[in-house]
Amino acid sequence: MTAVLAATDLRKSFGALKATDGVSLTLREGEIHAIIGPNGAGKSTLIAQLCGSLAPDAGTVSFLGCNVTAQPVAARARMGLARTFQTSALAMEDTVLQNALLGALGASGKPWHFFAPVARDRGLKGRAEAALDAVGLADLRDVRTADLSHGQRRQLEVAVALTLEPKAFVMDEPMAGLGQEGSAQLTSFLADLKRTAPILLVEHDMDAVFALADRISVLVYGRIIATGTVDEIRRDAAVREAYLGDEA
Ligand SMILES: Nc1ncnc2c1ncn2[C@@H]1O[C@H](COP(=O)(O)OP(=O)(O)OP(=O)(O)O)[C@@H](O)[C@H]1O
Repeated sequence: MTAVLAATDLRKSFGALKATDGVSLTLREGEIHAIIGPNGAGKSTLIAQLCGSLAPDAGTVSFLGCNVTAQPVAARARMGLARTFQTSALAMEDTVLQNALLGALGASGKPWHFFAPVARDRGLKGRAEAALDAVGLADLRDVRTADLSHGQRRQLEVAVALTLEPKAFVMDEPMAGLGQEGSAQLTSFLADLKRTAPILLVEHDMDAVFALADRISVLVYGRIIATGTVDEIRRDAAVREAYLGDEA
């Protein structure tokens, strides 16, 4: 199966510390591939290299069959690599629809000062409304973003990403800060979303990971020590020792 997103032998050091130490992984069409590992294992450093905000010392990143190692974040985003949840980029005082429109505007490549006409641009508006519909926020389109729940804001972030017509999602701890109910809702939402585009998921919430992941890679000290299905990872002796312990 061809990989939508792939890292090959990525390496990144901070001084003597090898934060990424020869990482190779793939994200395939239709899957959720979770990256788990203890604090400081190098998950954020890896994501930053995949998305283009950090240059690797060695190795390559390819997306949709193109070598994008030298491409900046914006170029990868335009190709359809959607990174969500790292820091909220939502405009809190604007409505849900306005945020989705800003996303659609960014995707269109039109200059920002055309925003007023854009609000009347039926093509862009249609795109924004379709994205809100897809995440279940259509009824809340006129609500101020600050008044949404935590989980609804995460869904709105996905809607903004959807206006870019993403070919892959990279998500950094989407469950963080959500209560039990919010996590459960987002879990079922992500289980559907992977049909739109595959998801590389960095997540500490093991219930969510075990419920969602088609494959899991375990990162420890900058190296992937195992990749496999949920059952394979739960049974893996090295993983239990290095990370999961009693959680498996
Ligand atoms: N800019 C930097 N300069 C120096 N060291 C860094 C830098 N960024 C990360 N590190 C170090 O690299 C290692 C990997 O950090 P990283 O944040 O990628 O881990 P992580 O798995 O995402 O951790 P967490 O689960 O706590 O978010 C850590 O030891 C961290 O201190």
